[in-house]
Amino acid sequence: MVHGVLNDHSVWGFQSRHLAHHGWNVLAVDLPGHGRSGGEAPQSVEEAADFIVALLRTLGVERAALVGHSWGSLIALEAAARLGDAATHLALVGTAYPMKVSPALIEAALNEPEKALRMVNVFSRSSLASPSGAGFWTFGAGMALGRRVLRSNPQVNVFHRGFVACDRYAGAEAAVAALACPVLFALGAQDQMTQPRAAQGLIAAARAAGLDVRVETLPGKSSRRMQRTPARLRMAFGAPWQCAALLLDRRQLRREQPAQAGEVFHHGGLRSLVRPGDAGAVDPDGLHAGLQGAMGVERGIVTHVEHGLRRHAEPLRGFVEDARIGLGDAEGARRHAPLEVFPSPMRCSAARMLSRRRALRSWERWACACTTSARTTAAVSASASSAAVAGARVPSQSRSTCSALRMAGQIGQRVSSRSRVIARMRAVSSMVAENSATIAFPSLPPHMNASAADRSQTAPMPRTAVLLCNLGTPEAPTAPALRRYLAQFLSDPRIVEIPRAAWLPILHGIILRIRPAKSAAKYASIWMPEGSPLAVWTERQATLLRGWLGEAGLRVQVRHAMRYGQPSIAGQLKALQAEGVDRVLVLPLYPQYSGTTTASVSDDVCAYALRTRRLPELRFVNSYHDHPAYIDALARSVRAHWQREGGPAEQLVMSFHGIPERAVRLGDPYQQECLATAALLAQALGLAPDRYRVTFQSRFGKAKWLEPYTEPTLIEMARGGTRSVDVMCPGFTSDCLETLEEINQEAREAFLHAGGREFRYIPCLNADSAWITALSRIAQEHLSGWDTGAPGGAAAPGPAR
Ligand SMILES: C=CC1=C(C)c2cc3[nH]c(cc4nc(cc5[nH]c(cc1n2)c(C)c5CCC(=O)O)C(CCC(=O)O)=C4C)c(C)c3C=C
Ligand SMILES: [Fe+2]
Repeated sequence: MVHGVLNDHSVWGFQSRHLAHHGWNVLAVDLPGHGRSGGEAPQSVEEAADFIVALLRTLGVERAALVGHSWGSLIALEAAARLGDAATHLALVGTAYPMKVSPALIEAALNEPEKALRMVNVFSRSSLASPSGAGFWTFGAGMALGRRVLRSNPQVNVFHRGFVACDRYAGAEAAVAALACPVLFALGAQDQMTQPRAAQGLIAAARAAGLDVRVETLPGKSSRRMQRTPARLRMAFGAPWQCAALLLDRRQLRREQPAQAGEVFHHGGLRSLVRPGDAGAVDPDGLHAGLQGAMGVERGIVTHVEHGLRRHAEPLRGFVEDARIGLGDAEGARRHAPLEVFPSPMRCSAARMLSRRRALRSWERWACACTTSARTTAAVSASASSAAVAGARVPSQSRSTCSALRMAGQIGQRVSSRSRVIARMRAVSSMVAENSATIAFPSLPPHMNASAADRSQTAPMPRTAVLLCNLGTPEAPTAPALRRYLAQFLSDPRIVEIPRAAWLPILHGIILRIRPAKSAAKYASIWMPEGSPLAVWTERQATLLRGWLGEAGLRVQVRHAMRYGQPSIAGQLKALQAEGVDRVLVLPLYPQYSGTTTASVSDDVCAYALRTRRLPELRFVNSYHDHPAYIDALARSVRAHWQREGGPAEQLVMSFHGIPERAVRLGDPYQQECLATAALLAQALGLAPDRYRVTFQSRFGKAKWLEPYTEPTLIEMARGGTRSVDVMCPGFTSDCLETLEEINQEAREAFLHAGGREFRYIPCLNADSAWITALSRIAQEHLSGWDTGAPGGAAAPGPAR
């Protein structure tokens, strides 16, 4: 993430945290000569791009998505062009080309920086943005940040130098022509500094170059409307607040390779500790030593340690928890526990702790009463306030700020009028902003809650875990791997309900001799570079869910396990217990209950229980086939597909995995749940009954399975005159052999061969944001009452269903 003129890494505070919570390794740099990076400030966009490229190479980052704001957008563009295939995505926030800066502004930047700073902050963020979040004074924070960055380099006026670099840059056309990745333009409709129309040339050039271009212009016409959407408002005024969310919407985003380097290096004055090895080896004092700033890189997770806070906001040391910005997920946070900085509040007396808690509570209450976005802001303020209460070493110049904050904390309890609170808060935050631009950052990482701030130096391990369970998949697309996998799979009495004595000879004597080679060839046709799609997506879902729950304030471990193959359910349960987890929510990735799948997962958990002396508490999710969030995720994926394709096909086919009809006769609710899912989805999409079909696929063996069968139905539809179909598999939460090969290859061919014209496959939910949101809601509902560190000692209550 590359900042703009007179900014530093801190402008990416929200985004880097957000992205980290969603499985990304984040590197938000201070350009050389800016903020906490020493070295010579770049004289041109090209020079800065060289720095970015060199930095990534030194860190051993093989592939990166680049995000830049304003001047940083041009730098990111140049760097992406140089990186070629190594740049996976490019997001240009508040961009323009040419990025001409008015001579008056350039002149002011050189001779009257304070005046120029004011101009820039009015043009871009504007005092209009002030009510966007209670306690968040954009203008003041912007001014303070600018002053701080300007002061950070006594040799060079980085303000003037940055503007001149923007103004002179003439290489965007060539850079665009060299790009090989999708480009997102995130523009603010009301941004006066980099107006949306100034980006149109670049957008056209990117489109002409055949790139996958997406343009997001965030609205902001009336300030009243924008007050209701504060995050958008900030974006609309030029600050890069929203781009993380936009980035995440992109389907093709994938987790980056972890950094592998293992050395201490200096580059452009940026000192980085790179230790891929053991977390315990990272010496916090080493990180904190000496230079203006340091950056810890470990096991691929990049974090910046907020030295600026130590320098600028000594009394507000609660903020130092922002050191965890890049750590993201709970697992990362634990691994990086030695990097955490828990300053004075940890060591203060019991009396101080008490008043600190009281202050936190009052701020929380106040926050809830104000705006939806106030919670994080209040956490900041609460932290500042608590630091004021708890901190013994408050330098005199900041004492007024702290007491003002404390005062405001008390006001928060009494004030009934929201506007009065905001007015007070603005006064307070302006004071704080003068001392520390970091007021805009929540002090607590989202997966921490207020009370967690009182914990001891090292964060406690989560005691509660969610175990996402999926079917399993072979380790390789080879016959031996398939044989091992199928032997375990098809020996499960839940899958094949034939007496063992009759079945096992057939399985070992016939099926395992013939099927592995055939199946291996099919797997080979869908295998991803990272492995089997089912394994790739399931692991990713677990990572994302961990981040999502963390962002919701839950301290919960999340792992994934496979019913057949690796990582096994027993192995994961054992590992969780070894980590101190004593409560496990088992969440199968099958929305519709079936004895063949869901119950088989429970069997495996119970088999582990049978041979385990000290059991964790266990809960099982049986089914969520009608959960509104799951239906919503499906509906969104269909709508997005329709949007991509220019509208719906003649028919939507919803194909579920089949099971033997006999199982249903014996009481398996699977068929009924599949039909209920389909009906709810059709309703959500506004589809009349004659516009969709429900079918069942993947028949195994000769017995009668649930009908209608998918492929014969498609053939019949094509022969009956249906020209176009959208086909989806709502019961599969990850793409896998059964969807990618059986549906998107075999069924497609059958349909087209029978006379159909258009077969449009809709991918499974995989890592869709709405799906992870659904998983997070389902998990939270079932975690209710367990200690997850959430306020009140329970997971957030579930929404009405
Ligand atoms: C989505 C739910 C599933 C149900 C219900 C289900 C029942 C079921 N499956 C078989 C036999 C096979 N299934 C195979 C693959 C497979 N099955 C599911 C899901 C359900 N199965 C998935 C997600 C996958 C794909 C796994 C992957 O690695 O991508 C296979 C193996 C593939 C092959 O060799 O063809 C078999 C065999 C039965 C008998 C059954 C219910 C009785
Ligand atoms: Fe199956």
